Amino acid sequence: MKLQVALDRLERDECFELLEETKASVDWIEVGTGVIKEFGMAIVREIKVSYPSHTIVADMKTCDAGKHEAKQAFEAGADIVTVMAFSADQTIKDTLNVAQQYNKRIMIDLLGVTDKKRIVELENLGVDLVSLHFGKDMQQEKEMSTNLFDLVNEASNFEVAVAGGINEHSLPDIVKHNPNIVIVGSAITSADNPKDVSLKLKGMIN
Ligand SMILES: O=C([C@H](O)CO)[C@H](O)[C@H](O)COP(=O)(O)O
Repeated sequence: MKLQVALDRLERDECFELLEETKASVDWIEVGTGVIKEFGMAIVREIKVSYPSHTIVADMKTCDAGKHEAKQAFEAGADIVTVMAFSADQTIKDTLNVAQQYNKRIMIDLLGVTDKKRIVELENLGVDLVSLHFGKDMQQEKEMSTNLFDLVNEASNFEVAVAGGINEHSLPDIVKHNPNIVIVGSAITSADNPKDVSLKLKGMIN
């Protein structure tokens, strides 16, 4: 099980300070959507150059013009690009094709998906990596429920990531579902001591 740190709502220097503190305990580094909107592909490139042995996830949340956006992120050094599950099948196919050309991967973000029909369709399109996602704004009302895992319980071909306000209190229940990747943003990035928190979460995962 891998730990992915999500860099969201941070300034450029804060991203690098945070990564210096957490690099030993995180496996995958997510350049968050807002960070990409602020600093563009330049920060994806910089992070890959600084952390070449980490897997870099560009959280593009692509939903259209998939070919172009996937190329942009892969050219900048991303190893994985996120694409929204509700995108047209053509978008999913195009991004998967680009990923194959670059020998990289697509992670399909299942935010908002409630129907298993879409899961079957995604499998048939050749998707192999998905993220169960309880959104930031949804978290204002309630916490993520582990019922979210029901969506993929019949899809044995997927590698599954999970995200949505995960912290040291919610992690034990999540680990029981054996996801491949646990994505943690604010519990690490807003912590007084991000190094300690990421080490603790990694220890709990292991
Ligand atoms: O993808 C994310 C969200 O949509 C904001 O862009 C976050 O990276 C993801 O939810 C993890 O962050 P936390 O919920 O703060 O753990």
